[in-house]
Amino acid sequence: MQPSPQLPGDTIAAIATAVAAGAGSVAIVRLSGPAAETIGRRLFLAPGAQPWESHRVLYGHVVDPADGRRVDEALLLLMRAPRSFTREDVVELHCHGGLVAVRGVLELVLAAGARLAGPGEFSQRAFLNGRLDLTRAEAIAEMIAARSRRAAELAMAGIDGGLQRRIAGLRERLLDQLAELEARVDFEEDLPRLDGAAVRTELEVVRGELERLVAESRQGELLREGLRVAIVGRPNVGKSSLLNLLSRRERAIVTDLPGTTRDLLESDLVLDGVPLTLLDTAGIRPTDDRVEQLGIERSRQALAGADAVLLLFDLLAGWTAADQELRALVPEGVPLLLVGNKCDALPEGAAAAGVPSAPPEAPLVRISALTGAGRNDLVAALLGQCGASELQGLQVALNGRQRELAAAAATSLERCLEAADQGLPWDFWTIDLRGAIAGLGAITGEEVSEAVLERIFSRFCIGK
Ligand SMILES: Nc1nc2c(c(=O)[nH]1)N(C=O)[C@@H](CNc1ccc(C(=O)N[C@@H](CCC(=O)O)C(=O)O)cc1)CN2
Ligand SMILES: Nc1nc2c(ncn2[C@@H]2O[C@H](COP(=O)(O)OP(=O)(O)OP(=O)(O)O)[C@@H](O)[C@H]2O)c(=O)[nH]1
Ligand SMILES: [Mg+2]
Repeated sequence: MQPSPQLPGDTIAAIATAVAAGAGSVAIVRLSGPAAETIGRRLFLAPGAQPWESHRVLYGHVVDPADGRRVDEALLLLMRAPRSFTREDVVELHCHGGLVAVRGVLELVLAAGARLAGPGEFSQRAFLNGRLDLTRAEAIAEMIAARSRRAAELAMAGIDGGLQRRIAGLRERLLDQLAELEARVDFEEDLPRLDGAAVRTELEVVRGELERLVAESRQGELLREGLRVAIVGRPNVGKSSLLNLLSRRERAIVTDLPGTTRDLLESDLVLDGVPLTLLDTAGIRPTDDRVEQLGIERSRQALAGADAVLLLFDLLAGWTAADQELRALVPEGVPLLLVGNKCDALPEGAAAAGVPSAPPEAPLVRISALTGAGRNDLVAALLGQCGASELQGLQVALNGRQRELAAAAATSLERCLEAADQGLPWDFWTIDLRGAIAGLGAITGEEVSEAVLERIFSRFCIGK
């Protein structure tokens, strides 16, 4: 079913709970719009004299109005405008969680006059009706997508308005300065002399704050998107053993035969709050085996596309020319860690052959994937290499859209300050100042086009 284009005033409906997993114990069909209550009353039979009051739950059955057949036993929650998530009339049907059952209820709701909601359309209505600003709406989508507790905490701070307040505060300060400047443009002679230095200082401060937000956004990106980390190395060095150690389960097959892993294997995990997709790869070596060749080709692709690389080698064999060749395959600028494995098998105090004490351009950690020795050092070094070790104090973090706008606003302020330095008249300052103000308004949604809104909300899931 394709959602039709948005008509203001129509009533939308969707399954609000997860549909991919198949069966949950309860699933919710959500309706929003002026016909929500009417449709609810047509499809829902509440026994006895239960009153249809806002914010009260009714017990009863969803029935097919065509033949009176009971489709599901359910609860109905009515939230009348404006005390609802969308500020429209909202009805929720809390049904049994089987996908077939809940789809049956949704179909009845659509047949009774509701339209299937597009992705993010409930949140879009909440935004358009002034219940949420854009940063809060985006934080809700982030909460749903969060893959670690730390990511969820950051999203919750956004839902609470942490980012909105920061940005709105900066925008207010710029608006104050703009008002001062514009008054001078219009009524120069009637007003006291403007203190150009004070305006300048204020703009400097705001620009500095924006630049800090832009710099910190990288950390938030790590939390939201996670890292793809490829474990690569020659056959038999212990790559699959390391994947198993970090995943804390027997995810990959481990044997003493070189060439055990033939295909890419992914494992999702969280290390110190950072969501991570770990890739176990086929050991790279020259081979005539057709299947192994294909696997090695995938290893090379994983290496080329990773956010970070763990290059594993065997401490017993030492750092070899073949390891050095693999080192050369790691693309420039990708965080890299050299991981010497099997330290448990190295005789006490023995130095591994050929292992440089301070390998060029990449830190080295020694571990045993067998005993787990060095695991914590490895995690700390990996997160450190990726710039993910300072996440604790993170309160707000711009997403990609917000970062672009903030960076552009900082650049506008920069130009504004240049105009000031050159002693240009006030009205030269105000052009760029207005640009910066508009950019910050676009972050919170105060000044944003319909096309941009459509693009943002279309990335949300259906029913949100
Ligand atoms: N069943 C259910 N659970 C849910 C939601 C929902 O829509 N339905 N939510 C949906 O995201 C989240 C909770 N967020 C919500 C935010 C605001 C309002 C709301 O009705 N706000 C009104 C009235 C507040 C009041 O009565 O004082 C408002 O702010 O005007 C409801 C849920 C998560 N859990
Ligand atoms: N002593 C010792 N043996 C290890 C360690 N890690 C792995 N091994 C052994 O080394 C052998 C190869 O381990 P794997 O994890 O399968 O190695 P791999 O790099 O995935 O190998 P391929 O998939 O063939 O490329 C197995 O016999 C492991 O038990 C370690 O830290 N210490
Ligand atoms: Mg393997």
